Amino acid sequence: MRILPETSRTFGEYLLLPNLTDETCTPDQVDLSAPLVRHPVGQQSPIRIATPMVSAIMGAVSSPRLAIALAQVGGLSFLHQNQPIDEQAAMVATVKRHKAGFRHNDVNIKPSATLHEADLLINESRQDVIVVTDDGTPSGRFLGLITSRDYNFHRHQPNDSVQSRMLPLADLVTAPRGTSLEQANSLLWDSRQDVLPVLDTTGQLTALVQRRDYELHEQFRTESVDDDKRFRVGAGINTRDYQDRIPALVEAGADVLCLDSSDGFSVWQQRAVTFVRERYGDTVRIGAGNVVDARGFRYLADAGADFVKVGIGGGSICITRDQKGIGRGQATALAEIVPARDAYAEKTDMYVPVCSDGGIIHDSHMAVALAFGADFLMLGRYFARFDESPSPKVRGAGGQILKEYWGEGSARARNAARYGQGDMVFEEGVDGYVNYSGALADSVKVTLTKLRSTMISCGSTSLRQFHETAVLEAVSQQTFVQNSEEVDRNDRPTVV
Ligand SMILES: NC(=O)C1=CN([C@@H]2O[C@H](COP(=O)(O)OP(=O)(O)OC[C@H]3O[C@@H](n4cnc5c(N)ncnc54)[C@H](O)[C@@H]3O)[C@@H](O)[C@H]2O)C=CC1
Ligand SMILES: O=c1[nH]c(=O)c2[nH+]cn([C@@H]3O[C@H](COP(=O)(O)O)[C@@H](O)[C@H]3O)c2[nH]1
Ligand SMILES: [K+]
Repeated sequence: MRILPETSRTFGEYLLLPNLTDETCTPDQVDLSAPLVRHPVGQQSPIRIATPMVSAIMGAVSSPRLAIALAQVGGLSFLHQNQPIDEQAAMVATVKRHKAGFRHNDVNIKPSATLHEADLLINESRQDVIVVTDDGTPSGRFLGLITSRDYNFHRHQPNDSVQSRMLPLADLVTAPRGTSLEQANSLLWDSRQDVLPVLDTTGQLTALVQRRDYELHEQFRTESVDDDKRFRVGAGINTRDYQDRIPALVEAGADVLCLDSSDGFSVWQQRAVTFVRERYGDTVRIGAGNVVDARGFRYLADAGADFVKVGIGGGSICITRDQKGIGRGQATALAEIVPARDAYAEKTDMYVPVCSDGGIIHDSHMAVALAFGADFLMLGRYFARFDESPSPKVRGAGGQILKEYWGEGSARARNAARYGQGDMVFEEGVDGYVNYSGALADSVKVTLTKLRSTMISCGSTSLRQFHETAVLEAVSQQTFVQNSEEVDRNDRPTVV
C-alpha cells in the first residue's frame, strides 16, 4: 500500500493569472486547433481539429445529427458503441455520406403521400426539408421538396397530398454537380430559396445545400472534414467484440476509433490497440483510456495508442467514485499526465495527445483544462443539452425545458453485459436531466469566444503557447464565495 502525499484537485479549484498581452494577441489571431492523434515531434498530426472539443462516447450524446453539427464547427463526435455493430456502423456511414455544405438526401416521400405523413416524417427525422421522389426512395426520380413551411393544418387538410403543396422541380432553381459552395450560396441568394438541390446530368438529386449550413461555414470556416470533404467522425469501441466491430467501423468510414472504458490501464486495451496496429498499421487511428496517472499513460502510449484519454469519476453523471472508490481529481490527473506526455515525446520523438474527459461544468473549466496541458476535451453534459443530441426534450416541473442525460454505467444504458454482471448488480452512472440549450453552434460560438478571451489575457495565440506559458494557482473555496456573497442575484426579476 502507498498513500500519495498530495490531495487531488479538480478544475474548479484553480484560476489562471494573466500574462502580458501584446498587440499581436487579438481574438482573430487565436488558433484553437489541436492534434487529435500521435505524430512525430515537429510534424503535424495527420488529423487535427480546429475546435478542441469532442463529444462523449455516450448514447445520450453522440448521434449522426450531433456528429455533423459538431464537425461543422470544427470538433468531432465519437458515436457510441453500446449498440449492435451494424447499427453503429450505419451511424458512421450516415455521417460520412454528408460533405461539408452538401447534405446527403436521406429523408424521402412520395408525391401521393398525405401532408399528415409528411408532417410526421419531418418531425421524426428532425429535418427542415424532405425530398419528394416518384417512389419515395432516395434513388427515385427527383420531383420536388417539401418543408414544414409549405403547409399549415389551419389552412390545409391533413389528407391533402404532398404533391398539392410541394415545391415542384420545375419551380426550383437547381445547380449542377460540381458546383462550389460559394457558387451554391450565390444561387441561394439569387433564387431566394432556403435550399438548393444539386443534380447530376440525368436529373438525379446528388445533394442539398441549405442556407443555414452555408452560414455556419462562413462563421466557422473550419469544418472537420477528410480529404474528400466528407465530415469526420469517430467511433467508440470496447475490449470485447473489437475484432468484429473495428473492421465494420473502418469499412463504414470511421476516421478514428476510441476505446471506451472507465479504466484503460488493462491488458485488454493493450490487446485491442495491438490488434489495430497488426491489422491496419497506421492507417487506422485508435485512442485509449481512461487513465489518471503517468503509469497508465505510458502503458497505453507504449501499446501504440494514438491518443490517451484521462478521467475517472469526474463526469457529471459519474458515481464511480462512490461505487468503486476509484478516481482522481481531474486537474491533478492532468498535472501528472501532461509532463509524462512531454517526457514521452522527448524520449521517443512521438507526441501522443492527451484528451481530458469529463467534469467540465463551466466554460471556464475548459480554459483551465487546456491550461493544464490537455490537447483536447471530451464533453458529455455540455453536448447533451443541445437540439442535435439524440435524447428526448422534456418539460420540468417548473416549466423549464430539459433534455434527458444518462451515464453509460446507468441502468438505462443497459450496459450490463460489459460489467460481467449478467443482470446489472450495481449502477455506475446517473440517469437525469440537463437544461436544454438550443442549437449546438450557438453555444459553441459563445464558448470559443470566452476561450479566446482567456487566452488573450494569458498572452497566448495558440494552445501550444498556452500550455507552455499559462500560470495556474489553486484558490480557496472562499475565493468563489466572495463573488456572490453580498449581492442577491437578479436572475429572475418579478415585476411588482
Ligand atoms: N470515465 C469514467 O469515470 C467512467 C466511465 N464509465 C463509462 O461506462 C461504460 C462502461 O465502462 P466500464 O465499466 O469501465 O466497462 P469495461 O467493459 O471497460 O470494463 C468492465 C469490466 O470488464 C473487464 N473487461 C474488459 N474487457 C474484458 C475482456 N476482454 N475480458 C475480460 N474482462 C474484460 C474490465 O477489466 C472491467 O472489470 C463506458 O462507456 C465508460 O466510459 C463508467 C464509469 C466511470
Ligand atoms: O462514472 C460514470 N458513470 C457513467 O455511467 C458514465 N457514463 C459516462 N461517463 C464518463 O463521463 C464522461 C462525460 O462527463 P461530463 O458529462 O462531465 O462531460 C464520459 O465521457 C465518460 O468518460 C461515466 N462515468
Ligand atoms: K486497471
